[in-house]
Amino acid sequence: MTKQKNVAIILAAGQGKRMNTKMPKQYLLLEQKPILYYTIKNFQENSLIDEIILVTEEKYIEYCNLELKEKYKFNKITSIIPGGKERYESVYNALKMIDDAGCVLIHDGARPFISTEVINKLLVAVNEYKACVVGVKSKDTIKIVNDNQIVDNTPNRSSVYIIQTPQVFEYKIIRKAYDEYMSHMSCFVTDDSMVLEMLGTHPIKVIEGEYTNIKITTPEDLIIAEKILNSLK
Ligand SMILES: Nc1ccn([C@@H]2O[C@H](COP(=O)(O)OP(=O)(O)OP(=O)(O)O)[C@@H](O)[C@H]2O)c(=O)n1
Ligand SMILES: C[C@](O)(CO)[C@H](O)COP(=O)(O)O
Repeated sequence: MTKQKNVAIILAAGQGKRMNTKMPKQYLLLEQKPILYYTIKNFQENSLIDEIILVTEEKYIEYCNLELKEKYKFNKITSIIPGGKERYESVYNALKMIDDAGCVLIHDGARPFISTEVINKLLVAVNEYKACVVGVKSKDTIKIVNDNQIVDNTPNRSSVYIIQTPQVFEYKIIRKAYDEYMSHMSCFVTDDSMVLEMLGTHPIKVIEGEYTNIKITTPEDLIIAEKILNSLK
């Protein structure tokens, strides 16, 4: 039986509004290279990843083709496609590009420091659990507040994880979940495992990740990113 493909979907179609820069944050330079370069490199250089689908805004497709795929010979990028208004739409656009795959890894382009070790850990785990997300234990106390910012409750910190990406699924499972979700969109989802949670058909395993796998979102994250990049040398 032929090995089924592991396909990485890298999401880079956001506008980066919270970064408050003209250029969407994923294209900002870290040591003279776009943030997205570091993200893609981690998947390009991983022998367990067969294909990369890059999702970006229509107006950046040519840039991504020339300044990323061609310039850095990221030959695992098989498609560079337009995203949607919301993250989940971008994910769905990519899922629809896939005719057959073993598993799919859905990753934020704004998380450039995902490590080979964590990617590989997820790929092992998804064989058993079919649906895995990477996360780290919360170092802070989390409080759920009401509309008036009054504390409603404080979850037991020992059961609170800060969830990141990649989120890794058996392709057929997440595709079915998204087909279902996109047909009625009962609530807004901020990550992919929520789509599967709504279907309630598969438990989702949390795999211990790394605190360095930050999502570059606001200006101070750029300062942290410089430090992390330096520490990886
Ligand atoms: N419609 C969207 C929205 C987000 N993303 C991507 O999903 C990742 C996580 O999203 P987020 O950090 O929220 O990025 P933005 O939506 O760009 O940020 P903001 O909310 O500040 O505009 C990013 O790599 C972003 O490019 C996407 O592909 N399509
Ligand atoms: C998917 C995610 O990175 C998990 O923490 C996060 O929910 C993305 O949120 P964003 O608002 O789209 O950045």
